[in-house]
Amino acid sequence: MENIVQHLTQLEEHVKHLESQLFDRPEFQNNTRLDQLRTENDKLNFRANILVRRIEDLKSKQPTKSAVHNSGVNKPSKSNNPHFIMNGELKEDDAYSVCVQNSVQHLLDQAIKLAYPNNQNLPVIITPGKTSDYQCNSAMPIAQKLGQENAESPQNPKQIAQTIVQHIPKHPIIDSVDISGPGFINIHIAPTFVSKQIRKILLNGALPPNINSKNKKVVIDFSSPNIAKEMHVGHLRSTIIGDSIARLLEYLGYNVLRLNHLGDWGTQFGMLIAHLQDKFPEYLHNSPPIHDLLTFYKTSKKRFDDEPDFQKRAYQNVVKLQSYDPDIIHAWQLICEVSRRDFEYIYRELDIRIIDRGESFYQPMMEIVVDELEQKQLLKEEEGRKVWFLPGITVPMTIVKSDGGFTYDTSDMACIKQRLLDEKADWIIYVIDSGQSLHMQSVFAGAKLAGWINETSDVRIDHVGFGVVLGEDGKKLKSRSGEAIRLRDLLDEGLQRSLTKLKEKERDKVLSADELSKAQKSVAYGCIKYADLSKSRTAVYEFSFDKMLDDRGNTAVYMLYAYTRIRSIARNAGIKEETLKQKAAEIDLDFETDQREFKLAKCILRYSDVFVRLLDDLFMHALCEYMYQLATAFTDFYDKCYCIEKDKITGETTINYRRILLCEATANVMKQCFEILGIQPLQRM
Ligand SMILES: NC(=[NH2+])NCCC[C@H](N)C(=O)O
Repeated sequence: MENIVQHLTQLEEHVKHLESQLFDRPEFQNNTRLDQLRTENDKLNFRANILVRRIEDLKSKQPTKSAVHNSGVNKPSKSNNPHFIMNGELKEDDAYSVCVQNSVQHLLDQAIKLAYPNNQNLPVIITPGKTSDYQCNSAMPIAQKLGQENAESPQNPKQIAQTIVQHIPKHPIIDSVDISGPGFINIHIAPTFVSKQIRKILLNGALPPNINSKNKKVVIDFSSPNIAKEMHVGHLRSTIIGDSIARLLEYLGYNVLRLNHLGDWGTQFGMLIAHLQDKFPEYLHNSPPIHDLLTFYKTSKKRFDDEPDFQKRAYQNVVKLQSYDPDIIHAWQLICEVSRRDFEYIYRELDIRIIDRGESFYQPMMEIVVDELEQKQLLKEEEGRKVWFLPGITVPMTIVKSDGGFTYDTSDMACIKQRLLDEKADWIIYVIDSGQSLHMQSVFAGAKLAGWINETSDVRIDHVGFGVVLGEDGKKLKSRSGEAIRLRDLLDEGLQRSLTKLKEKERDKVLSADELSKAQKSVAYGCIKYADLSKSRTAVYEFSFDKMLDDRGNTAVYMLYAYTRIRSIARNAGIKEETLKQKAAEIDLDFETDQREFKLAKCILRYSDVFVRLLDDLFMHALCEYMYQLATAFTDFYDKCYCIEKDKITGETTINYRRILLCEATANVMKQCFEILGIQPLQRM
């Protein structure tokens, strides 16, 4: 059996080798059909992975403590996820917000446990209600379960619902409960509780919910472009998604280490330096400017493939680099500098904080890891290479190449070990395109097999995958001349289009030059980020400036205008900020009398639940969806409820402070959402 597997693997390797030779042929270059098929293949592979993991998931109903998963593929269930332990006692705490749905869930959980003390693990199902705020749908499955256990006494769901209701602990969050249909429990939230929470938002801003994030360290690997190569739109997605996740986790109180796993090591530098030695003799003192560097890279790659002598020299350079030869290291540093400066421009513009820690950082650790894996007898010799077969994964990792060099697999193994054992991370997140999911699965499986993650550790590891970026024509995003789009050009185009849009709306006539320039950046970069974050990240992403700059629908422009409009309500009525604060502390915020106000107030309070739910699968589009719902709920309220009324006869105006404050609370929550999305909202635009 083992022989057959080995033989098949060798054949697969051979096929891969032939394929790679085949795809290098000219007829396969720039072949859009091939690109499409590749994308399709990536998608199918991704789906297949989801299905395989789902099957595994169902098979192993027993939850293990360490949760290694592809985010969105194998969602951690809240019960066994250490990151979901809420402030269970529902104590009022002035430093935190309350998650309303989670609190209801907690109360119903208690009720069910009290009602059926002999039956643990009965389901607690809470959803937003149809005729109420929340609905508990547990009575039906409980009836079924109890009926199965005791066939002689069939159970009536309605009666079960009644029993549960009798056991719900008294709590200020719940106003009333009723039962409808076959046994739905309808839960109505108390207006006094809502008022209290809204007051808190007005006085302290949108506080985070209390989750057990204290002293928990998260390492997030995102952006991670390659030195001497262009940073492309895939890296832009990783940058935007990763930054937003990091912002969310920082807000929730985690200790977040943001790392840029730059591709700054390996064969490409051997080639590049060999080529510079021929064509750019001052390479020891100077690096070519970034644009030339990219051309040099392309030419050197070609020479590497075509000229055996050059190839040999390139390999020698790699060996020198990996053994820290001073000249080669110096040339390498110069090259890295130039690339880094180019990346920094993008980070500065997009307001991204990140620490560079590229593959080169792990070189000394790679050697130790290889020794360790050999000692543990995990590696196999194959045609001079040292490979590592992992359970359930057909393609092995190459840990040492036949020339003794290390690979992307080796550096990621050293890297995960460092993050687990040295950084002592509680949670590691990799924001990398879904095309690398097999690689990530191998790395995670490897870390387990090597014993760096054990069954008792509760470290969480996520591969946050995302789909490829396509242009509006459904093909790979390219510039007009057919080249890959440079990120700098993309940002510039965004700036220019956003200015045109603002001028179309004659904003240049009302805003000062400084305000206009701020609005231009906020709209341009806000749109690029929001368009990316508002779609499910695993889907293929179609990049369209026209769509993202639309001011209707779920776009950044719509959201930014909505925010500015809300903030201007109090300002236009001449109400000072101090007055707002004073009123927020003093006046009666009773929303009971007006259902339209009450509805908006409850929508505002949902933000904490949304933030916590994001932790589950790190799909940030749920936040954009919530923002859109909030903006819509606000418009509904504002259309019907006057905040400032003018007496038709006397002409006197009366300010309805309760409503004005509701506007402010909406804006406070929107501001926090913008903050997490990395978008700069404006007071005026
Ligand atoms: N630990 C990692 N492998 N991080 C992601 C690195 C991404 C890689 N530099 C690329 O451009 O594809």
